[in-house]
Order: sequence, then C-alpha cells, then structure tokens
Amino acid sequence: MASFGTRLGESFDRFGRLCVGIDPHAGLLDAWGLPASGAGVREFGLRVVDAMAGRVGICKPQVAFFERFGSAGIAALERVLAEARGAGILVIADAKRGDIDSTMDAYARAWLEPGSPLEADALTVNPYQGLGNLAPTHRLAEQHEKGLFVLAATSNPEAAAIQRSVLQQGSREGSTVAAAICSGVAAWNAEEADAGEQPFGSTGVVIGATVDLRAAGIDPDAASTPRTPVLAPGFGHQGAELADLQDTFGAWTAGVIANESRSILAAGPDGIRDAIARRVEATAVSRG
Ligand SMILES: O=c1ccn([C@@H]2O[C@H](COP(=O)(O)O)[C@@H](O)[C@H]2O)c(=O)[nH]1
Repeated sequence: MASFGTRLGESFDRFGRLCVGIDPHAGLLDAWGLPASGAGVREFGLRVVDAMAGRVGICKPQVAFFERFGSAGIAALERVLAEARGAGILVIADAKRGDIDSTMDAYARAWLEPGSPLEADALTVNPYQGLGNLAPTHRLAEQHEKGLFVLAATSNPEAAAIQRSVLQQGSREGSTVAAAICSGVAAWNAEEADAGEQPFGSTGVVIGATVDLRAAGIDPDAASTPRTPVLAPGFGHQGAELADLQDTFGAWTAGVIANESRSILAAGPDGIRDAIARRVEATAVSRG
C-alpha cells in the first residue's frame, strides 16, 4: 500500500475531489422506499456505493445514521465499508472520535487497524481534549497508512464561539483554536516520511465550506497549508456552492475534499447517478 495522503492524491487525479456522503436520514430512507432498520440502511449504503463505483473516489459514511439501529446498523455499516473499499473508493468514516489517549487507542484500532470489521481508510477525530492527546492515534494511523481528519472549523455556526477563541498559552498563543489545530496538523504532515515526495499529507483538517476562513483566524494562503488535505462538508444542503470552492479555500483548493450528502442523496435511487455526474463536473471546473 501507500500512505493515505498518496492514495488521496491518486484519487484526486483519477476522480476529482467530490466526496459523496452516505447519510441515511430517516426521511431519505422513506423517500428511497426503504425500511427504517438495519436492512434499510444497508441497502441504502450499498446502492450509493454502486452509484459511485468508477465515478467518484471518496465517500464519507456518517456513522450516526447506522448506530441508530444498534447491532443491525453496525453490521450494515461493516458491509457498506467493505463494499466501498472493495470498489476502490476511499472511505472516510465520519465518527468524530475523541477521548483520553488510552481510549482513543481503542477507537483507532476499531476504525483504522487492518482487518478490523469497521476498517476504513480515514477517520474524523475531535481535538477538544487537546491535539497532543491525539498524537498516539496519529502514530497508529501512520503505521497502518491510514488518514485522520481533525475537526478545526466546523460548518455549524454555533462552533464559532469556541473555534475562534484565541489561545492564552502554549506555543500557539495568540492563534485561534481553529488556526492552532491547522498549524499542529501541518507540522505532523511536514514530519511524515514521504513529505518531500508527495503533494498531500495523511492528516487533514475538517473545515466547513460555509466558514469564512479569515474570520476563523485561518490564512488559506499560508505556505504550510497546501500539504494538509481539507475535508469540507457544507456544500449543497448547508448552502455552500461548489463554484465558490477556489474563493473559499485559496491555496488550499487542490487538497479540498468537497463533501455533499443530502443534496445528492435527495435525488433518490433513480436520480443519484445524474446528481453525482453534475457534482463531478462542477468540482472539475473549480479544480485549483
Ligand atoms: O463541520 C462539519 C463536520 C461534519 N459534517 C458532516 O458532514 C455531512 C454533511 O451533510 P449534508 O447533508 O451535506 O449537510 C454530515 O454527515 C455531517 O455530520 C458537517 O456537516 N459539518
């Protein structure tokens, strides 16, 4: 295998930057004529994977919609993850895990260890207990050539009060919380073994496409940023437009993974292929 960052770069080259969210909301299950059950979310996920295969390189299953159905939902998620990875689609499990280091180790093994029933290619993680606390998770991910996406500036407006707060101590004193997460992640990517050879590191940040980066204290044109991939939810249903990708992300654009979930899934089982094709075209036009 190759590092997650290398595989991500290859996927960008082959399929572009679109990431289809697999979010089986209750209303979507209904609209797709599927039951609200483990069997329903399995069928939903498998149909989305089938529609993506050979057209889109990245998917982001939202774990919550599977957890909702307990063990049947988790079994469904295991199958969807395996099918997607088997189809050559990079899977970012959106589970937003975060805890003390020993517990994080168990989460990391669940989602990133080869052979685990829930194995994904990358995992979203929450740095609220400190980015340094995620260092062992980062090492485990690197060891298995997996990726992490660390929440930095999320798409929900309520996050600004915390994420734009200015640090009062430490080596990043004076930075906003969001900017400190970005520079901490950039430092990890700079230390990665293949840093001189590959355009992207294996650890990304989550920055909502709805976020005003400068207001969050983040300079998208800072020299250290382009190696850090950005998982950008917020396109479509939450209001951000793919046509604005370059304006929003500046020098970061080449590494942006543009996620849309509901706005694609709402096309239904008969319309999803066309909906995907339109977004693939839109993200190609805005390629940096
Ligand atoms: O800042 C964030 C982080 C994660 N998400 C997740 O992305 C998708 C967005 O779904 P849409 O239907 O395209 O709005 C969803 O799974 C969120 O949990 C986010 O929206 N913002």
